[in-house]
Amino acid sequence: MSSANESLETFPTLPPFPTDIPTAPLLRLSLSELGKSEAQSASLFTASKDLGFFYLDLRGDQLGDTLLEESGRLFEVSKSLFDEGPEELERFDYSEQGSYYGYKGLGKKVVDAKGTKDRNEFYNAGKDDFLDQSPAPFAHPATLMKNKPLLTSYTAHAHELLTRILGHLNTHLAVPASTLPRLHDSSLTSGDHIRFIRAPPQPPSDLATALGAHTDFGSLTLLFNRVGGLQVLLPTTNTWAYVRPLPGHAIVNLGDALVKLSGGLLRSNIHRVVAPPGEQSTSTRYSLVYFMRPGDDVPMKRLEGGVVPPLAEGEIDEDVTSKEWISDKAMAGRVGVAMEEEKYKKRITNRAELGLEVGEGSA
Ligand SMILES: O=C(O)CCC(=O)C(=O)O
Ligand SMILES: [Fe+2]
Repeated sequence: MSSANESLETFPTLPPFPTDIPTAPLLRLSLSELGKSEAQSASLFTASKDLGFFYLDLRGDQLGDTLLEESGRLFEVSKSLFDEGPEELERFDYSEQGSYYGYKGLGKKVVDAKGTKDRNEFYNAGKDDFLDQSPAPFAHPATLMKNKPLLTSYTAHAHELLTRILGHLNTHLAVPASTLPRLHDSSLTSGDHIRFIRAPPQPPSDLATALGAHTDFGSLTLLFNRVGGLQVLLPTTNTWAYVRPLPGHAIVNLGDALVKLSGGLLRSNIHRVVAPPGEQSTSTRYSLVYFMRPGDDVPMKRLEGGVVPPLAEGEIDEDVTSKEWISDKAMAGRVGVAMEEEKYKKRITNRAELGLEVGEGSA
């Protein structure tokens, strides 16, 4: 690779991501090409079945460029948000009300079945609060209220981008037109949210997993990384590999809801966050996530038609809505919530539920 290309692939203000560590072979797709090329669309489907993770180059597409610009501003908002400090932010911890929205302080989740505490803090800002359509909105910290127009706009744009991806998946699953986009219509109340994450540098003598091994529970996740630390468990070798952050790109991954709706055809891969590698280990790691989930009342039943494998004779789908299904998984793993082995497994993946092979998840 030429040095000119290399400079396009690093973040100028950050220490470089090492070149000598194993990285995950995510396909690189391009948003502008996706609209024009059937081959790109077919690659999206392949990546969604094989690894459940891909890069999406957002440059050169109007929506993509807007998301890059807005995500850049949200990294600054994230700094100000966490600079408000844990004492202030804890006022917005809604876990005692059984909600995953709001603030989760450092060490308030466990990363394994032994109960080891996490090494990050995060804030979940619900889509419906920021699109002004929540029946009962939560209070949010001053930084988020000050930047509400940006959060509103980003929520709408992230949702629009992920809806485009759902459109491609819908086509390749060959289910009736717009099935997936309709189940995720932005006007439906849902568990969608922006997540701001901050992980402080870890002492070299005491490195631990920042965010434990898990699969995402919803449908699609849009992720902006700058500092490394995200790892995926490669299904081919069952080994962990870093996802190298790339400027101009988002990382997209599929969650358990799409596995469930597609009868196991699509893949939600296990991933985790560890301390940033190499020279990045002294950096504070910020990461920006958008989780898309089906509307709250959507029944979590396998789609019918196209290439979705039909239920076996006599097999019936449980009667559960998206809201019930997701909140069950999302609250498992909070410190103070009993961490039964069964619940832990459920948090890791729903592959077992579907009778599929389950990868190692508790490392
Ligand atoms: O911070 C990251 O890179 C990944 C975060 C993540 O996997 C999550 O919040 O579910
Ligand atoms: Fe995740």
